[in-house]
Amino acid sequence: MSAEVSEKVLDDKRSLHESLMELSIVDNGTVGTDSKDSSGTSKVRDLEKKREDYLEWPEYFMAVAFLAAMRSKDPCTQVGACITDSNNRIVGVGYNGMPIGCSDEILPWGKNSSQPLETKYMYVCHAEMNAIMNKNTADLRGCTLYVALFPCNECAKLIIQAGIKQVVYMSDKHKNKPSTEASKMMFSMAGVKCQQFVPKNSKIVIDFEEIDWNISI
Ligand SMILES: Nc1ccn([C@H]2C[C@H](O)[C@@H](COP(=O)(O)O)O2)c(=O)n1
Ligand SMILES: [Zn+2]
Repeated sequence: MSAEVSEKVLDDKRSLHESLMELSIVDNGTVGTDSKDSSGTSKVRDLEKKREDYLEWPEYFMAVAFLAAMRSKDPCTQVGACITDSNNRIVGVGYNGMPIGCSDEILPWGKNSSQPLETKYMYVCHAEMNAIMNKNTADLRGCTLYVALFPCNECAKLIIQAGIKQVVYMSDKHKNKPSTEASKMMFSMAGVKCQQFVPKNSKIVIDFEEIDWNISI
């Protein structure tokens, strides 16, 4: 199987968040004295002391981006983005989807038609664009954008024009595409710092069934 074909199969079979970062939810022991770590080993938590295994800011923001991606209706690639300010406040979140008022039941989600108008590429708004458009603050100057996939050249222009100064991305899987090269060139000229995210947790899990809400404080 050629690299191109195997990549397509991978694209089709696994969603981006499944292949890059598993986001589910688990009882990590916050409410009990006995809990299990990721290897299943039982550990006892000291309820008199501050937790040490809380999510650090970058982990939290990237997890928010991946959670947002779960809203995407793109059957192949779900991407989320989260923008934060210098006070670690979330000021914008977005995921890839069709423009407001343009039915995602009618517009195409395929990517292989010989007719460009019958592919999603003509219509879909990228996660970064939506995060910028959804901003809940006056401007995004000096902000950081967390995103699953390295931004394309069109989003790079928006990121630069919005005044975002840092991009933290998970995957650079399209690094050989001209669009990625153009993004990198523009980011470098505009002084936007790009940093690949190295996860500290291989899993961030939320398991609603496992959470014991009957804690007495
Ligand atoms: N940085 C990115 C890269 C891609 N997207 C979106 C655009 C499409 O909906 C999908 C890519 O589709 P594929 O060619 O993998 O079938 O991901 C984005 O929002 N941000
Ligand atoms: Zn883009």
